[in-house]
Amino acid sequence: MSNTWPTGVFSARLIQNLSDEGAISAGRPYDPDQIQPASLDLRLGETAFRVRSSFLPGPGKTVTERIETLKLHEIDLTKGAVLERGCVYIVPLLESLDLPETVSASANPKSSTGRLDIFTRVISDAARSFDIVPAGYKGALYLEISPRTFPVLVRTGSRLSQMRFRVGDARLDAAGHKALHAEQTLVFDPNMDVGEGVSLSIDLVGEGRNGLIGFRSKRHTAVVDVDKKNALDVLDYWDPLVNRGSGELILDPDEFYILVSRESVHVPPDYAAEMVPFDPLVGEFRVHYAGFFDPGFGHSAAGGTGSRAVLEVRSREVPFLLGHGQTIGRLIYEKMAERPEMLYGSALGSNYQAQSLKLSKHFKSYP
Ligand SMILES: O=c1ccn([C@H]2C[C@H](O)[C@@H](COP(=O)(O)OP(=O)(O)OP(=O)(O)O)O2)c(=O)[nH]1
Repeated sequence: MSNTWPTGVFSARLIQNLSDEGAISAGRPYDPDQIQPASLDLRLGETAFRVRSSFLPGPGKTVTERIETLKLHEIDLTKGAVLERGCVYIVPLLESLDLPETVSASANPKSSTGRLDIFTRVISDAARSFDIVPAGYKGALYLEISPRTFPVLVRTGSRLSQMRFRVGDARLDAAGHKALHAEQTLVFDPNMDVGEGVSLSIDLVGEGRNGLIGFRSKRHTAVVDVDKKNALDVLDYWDPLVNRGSGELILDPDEFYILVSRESVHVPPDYAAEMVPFDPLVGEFRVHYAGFFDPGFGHSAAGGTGSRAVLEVRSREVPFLLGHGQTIGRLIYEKMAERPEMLYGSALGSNYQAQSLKLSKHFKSYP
């Protein structure tokens, strides 16, 4: 390939270049808003395989070989099909890769997918880990999907996950985060810690929202069509949670919660960010399914002033007490290979710029 690819996270323009050079193939044209400021949405192919269990192919094995031994049945997605809660499905994606030797990729659920509690991970052939595609990878991509809370209606072309491309490792270290914060203000709270990333804490007071602090999913709901925006009544799927004075919330391990950060955050245009657990040793809860934060999220010039991070929260194993202001995650910033022409918010179809507590785009506004 002719190009020398620059170090850092690829912008929409570089992703388009990769595609033009044949490093990404799709078999059909991209949707108009499929290439985002720093990621590419991945689309479901024509078949879903219901499998007995999740798996990693491991060295020398293809995903197709594993599907053959684990599949229970095949589902045609061309006219749409419902994926049931608690089941595991593998879907070959429309996009496949022939990456240059220096370019690697990583995947994450889209925020809209995480907010529906749909567990998704990208698998590549011979993969030893989920969601990581090594530099120079050539082959197909598959998505493991397991809806945890709501049954979901999906079809060929539905976009549940997204991929970033990069050369090298351009993540900031503690000194880099401090310097960037001093220059561009990454988190709008003087008391928050900026070091190995930007710490985020939880808002359990609900100031300015009449005490609304979050939502807990209902059980045994109707189906969610992942391709329909502003379609569903919030109260058919969620119980609103209101602060009654304590500023505390006990997470039930069987329930799924949407909560919001106390701080507003900012991703400057030359950076992308990823949310990681605050401390892997605090194992009682997880706060991120979706972890990508786009360049320009929370950026004033892109209409993002005051954007909070929405948190998808589940307790593991035991009930767990969360308190207002408890640190729950960290944003790690990574340098872009170049500044994207379009930022989150000004880009086509951005749904969550300047968000406060916000359910996925499938729900009508509340209250
Ligand atoms: O756990 C997360 C992950 C992301 N975000 C924010 C930051 C990110 O920039 C924005 C959009 O995320 P993403 O691009 O993953 O969502 P989407 O479903 O593709 O939304 P859109 O259609 O607006 O691109 O949501 C959160 O608040 N919480």
